[in-house]
Amino acid sequence: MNFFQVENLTKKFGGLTANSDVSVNVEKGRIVGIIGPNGAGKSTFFGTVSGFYKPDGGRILFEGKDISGRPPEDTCRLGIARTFQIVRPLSSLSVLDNILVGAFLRDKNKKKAVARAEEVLELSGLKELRRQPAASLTIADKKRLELARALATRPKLLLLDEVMAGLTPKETQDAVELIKSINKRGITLFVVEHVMEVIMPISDKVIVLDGGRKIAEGLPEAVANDPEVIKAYLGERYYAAGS
Ligand SMILES: Nc1ncnc2c1ncn2[C@@H]1O[C@H](COP(=O)(O)OP(=O)(O)OP(=O)(O)O)[C@@H](O)[C@H]1O
Repeated sequence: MNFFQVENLTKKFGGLTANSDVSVNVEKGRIVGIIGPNGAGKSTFFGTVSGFYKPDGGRILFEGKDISGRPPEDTCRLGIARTFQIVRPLSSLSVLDNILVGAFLRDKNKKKAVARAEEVLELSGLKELRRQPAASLTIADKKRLELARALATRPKLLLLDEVMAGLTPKETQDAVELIKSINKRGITLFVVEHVMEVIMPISDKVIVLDGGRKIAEGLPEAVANDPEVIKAYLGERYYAAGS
């Protein structure tokens, strides 16, 4: 049984086809990067596979179940969580309470939800900030909180939408370490990112979208040197670590 499989996914917004016939297969425990120029359809892909948008064609299979068109609360319960490119913490709530919101989605039992929130506070490095209102956090910590909230739902598959955009090099490095430690706990990750030097070294596989279509898929180094990918990035060339 495939862990996560997307077959010929198509999503349209009126006359615009944001995802066209996209097929992807993800093995359990991997980190898969999704890259592509602005407007390539990366966020739409996340939105559709997590149930925020209904697909216009194709199928989404998670652990053997067809979850196409299921709403986000269903996909979340099944074990798929996502972050948003634009972070939306509940500003007046504390860091801990924001994480608890995620934990309660998974577990209505207060004791269990609090225990999960504590675990996530520790893992995400937000322990010291637990009582701070979310509104007072830096961008980097807001992104960390967004990730923590998704983690609190105990996902099997976590979709990260540009969690490193706008961070300093040090903050980016911290975020990379956090992603790696989440993956080490057995969580499969799908990571959309513009910062290619960051995504290439941590991904087991990279998928490239352009104009809504998948134009390449493979090992980071092969993808970075693929002529069609280079063309999509208007001649910019990115190299995987070690090349
Ligand atoms: N809710 C929506 N309604 C209408 N059009 C949309 C909607 N969301 C995205 N689009 C359009 O679909 C296309 C793909 O957008 P999407 O945000 O998925 O791309 P992206 O690869 O995530 O881009 P970026 O890197 O800039 O975030 C774009 O042309 C965008 O304008």
